[in-house]
Formats: sequence, structure tokens, C-alpha cells
Amino acid sequence: MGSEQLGAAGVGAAPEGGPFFTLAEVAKHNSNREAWLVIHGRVYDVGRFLGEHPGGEEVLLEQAGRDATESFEDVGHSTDAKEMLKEYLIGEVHPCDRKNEGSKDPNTTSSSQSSFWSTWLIPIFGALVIGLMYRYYMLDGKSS
Ligand code: HEM
Repeated sequence: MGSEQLGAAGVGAAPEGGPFFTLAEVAKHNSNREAWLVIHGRVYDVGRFLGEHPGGEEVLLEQAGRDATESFEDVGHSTDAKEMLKEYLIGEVHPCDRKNEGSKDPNTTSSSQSSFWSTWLIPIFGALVIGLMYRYYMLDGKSS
């Protein structure tokens, strides 16, 4: 499964824009031999790591075929562990599926920022219009 090639390429083998996998494809690989998981939008084949994982193979198999970002982060893995991830990297989650991942993605910060502005700008603008109309009618009433 191209793992030899990745091994030879070494630690810097992050395939930028590399092979993309849909979440459905990842989900198919949840057996003892081929356990794929998604961490931070990247796809890892941890099949050959199962027996070596200090946290045991069970937890990995539990997450196999799924997005394991939350469980991986919850454990508070060391920087060494995060470095090790690169050895098992096989590709990235297809951009179409990444949107579905939703709220955890840093991309959503910009959209939540824009919704922040729309939720505040609309009432502020409305208040301004009401204020101006009020002034206009009050002055109008006084002058006549
Ligand atoms: C390719 C992915 C992973 C790698 C490379 C990895 C690596 C490691 C390493 C090196 C450790 C030793 C402690 C440390 O250095 O932080 C560890 C511990 C552990 N890992 Fe993972 N891990 C992976 C995925 C996961 C996942 C998905 C879970 C899901 C719950 C998990 C749960 C644990 C647990 C429970 C421990 C034991 C923590 C402890 O004894 O304090 N790991 N892992």
C-alpha cells in the first residue's frame, strides 16, 4: 500500500495536496491489517503500528475508519507521538469531506467571524435607522 515508499522517503513525506481519500474510503479500512484513521484532516494507516502503540492496539482499532482527532488530542499525546504520525501518513481527507467535519476545522473561524459581524451589524444598523427616524419626526413635530 505504498508504505514502503513513504518509509524510504522518510519523515518529511507529507504529501502536500497528495492522495485524497473520502471519509467513506477511510471507513472501509478498519481491520487488523489495515487500520486507517483521520487526525486533523490527514489520513494515517496505523496497521503496522497497532502492536507498537504504547496506548494499546484496542484504542486504535476502536477509532479505525473514523476521525480520531478528538480522541488523539484528548490523550494529550507527546510531541514525539505527534512526530511519529508522519511515518503513517498516507494522504489527506478529500476537501469535499473536510467541510462535513465541520466545527473543529480552523477554516470555520472565518465563517463564524463573518456571522459575528452579520449578527451585530444588522441590529446596530437597525438601531441607527430607528434613531434617525425618531430624530426626524421629533424635529419635524417641533418645527411645525
Ligand atoms: C497514529 C496515531 C497515533 C500515534 C503515533 C500514537 C502514539 C502514541 C505514543 C508515542 C504514546 C506514548 C505516550 C506519548 O508519547 O504521548 C501513546 C500513548 C497513548 N495513546 Fe496513542 N498514538 C496514536 C493514536 C492514538 C489514538 C487514536 C488513541 C485513541 C484514544 C490513542 C490513545 C493512546 C493512549 C490511551 C495512550 C496511553 C497514554 C498513557 O499511558 O498515558 N492513541 N500513543
